[in-house]
Amino acid sequence: MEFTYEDLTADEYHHRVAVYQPLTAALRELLDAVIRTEVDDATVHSATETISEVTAALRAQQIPGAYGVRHTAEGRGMAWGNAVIGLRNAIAPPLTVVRGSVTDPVVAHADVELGAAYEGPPGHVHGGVVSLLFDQVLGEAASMTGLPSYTGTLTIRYLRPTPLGPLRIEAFTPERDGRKTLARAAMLVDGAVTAEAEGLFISPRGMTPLHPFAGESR
Ligand SMILES: CCCCCCCCCCCCCC(=O)SCCNC(=O)CCNC(=O)[C@H](O)C(C)(C)COP(=O)(O)OP(=O)(O)OC[C@H]1O[C@@H](n2cnc3c(N)ncnc32)[C@H](O)[C@@H]1OP(=O)(O)O
Repeated sequence: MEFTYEDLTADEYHHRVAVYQPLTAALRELLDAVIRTEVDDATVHSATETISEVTAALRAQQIPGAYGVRHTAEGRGMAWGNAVIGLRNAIAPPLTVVRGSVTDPVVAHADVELGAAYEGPPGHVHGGVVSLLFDQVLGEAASMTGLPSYTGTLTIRYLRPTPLGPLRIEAFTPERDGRKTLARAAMLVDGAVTAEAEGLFISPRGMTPLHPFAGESR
């Protein structure tokens, strides 16, 4: 499992963000529209053909496999295919994790608005999506020293259904012991906790520290 170094200038990095962020945002809109549309069959058939044409145009030049986790010389993370924060991944909720400091009471948090694509129970967030969001925010909180840490265990307590719409996740890391970090988080809607998570995150043996994390993910 390797992180890839990408030798990009800051200008080139920002250029790529400016090119791909709107593409992903447009695709998220499309996902939402497909779930909620009530147009006639002919319009759906025509849209299907148009989408196939767009897909073929984008496939004209592609990398062989997944995007990987890249980072620039300045330590900018480019986990752009990531299932939760991927800048080029439309199935990722548009989540940006804001990292503080390991000594802060809340070491990382994220605000996100989930729409129709994340539904489980009617009008509410799918339990797997709740777990997905927790995993990323806890993992980033645990990795804030610069040593990437992976999920060893993750326990979620679903206290009440989480409605679709805006929500916040707050994570903290009460215990750090060598390669192991205990991380906890809460999911909040209008200030009320709907779910809690606790996980043990472990940095694999021999893992090299990356640029110490600060600021926002992506
Ligand atoms: C700028 C670029 C950005 C980069 C972003 C990066 C951010 C990342 C954010 C990611 C966010 C997304 C998050 C994701 O999606 S991470 C993806 C989901 N998780 C995985 O795929 C992890 C798969 N498992 C492994 O890789 C290994 O098993 C790990 C690394 C976990 C340990 O393998 P390793 O060979 O290193 O372990 P060890 O044998 O030396 O044991 C060491 C200690 O740990 C204890 N132990 C071991 N396993 C477990 C367990 N499962 N539960 C509890 N405890 C466990 C063990 O008893 C021992 O304790 P002690 O005896 O010392 O007390």
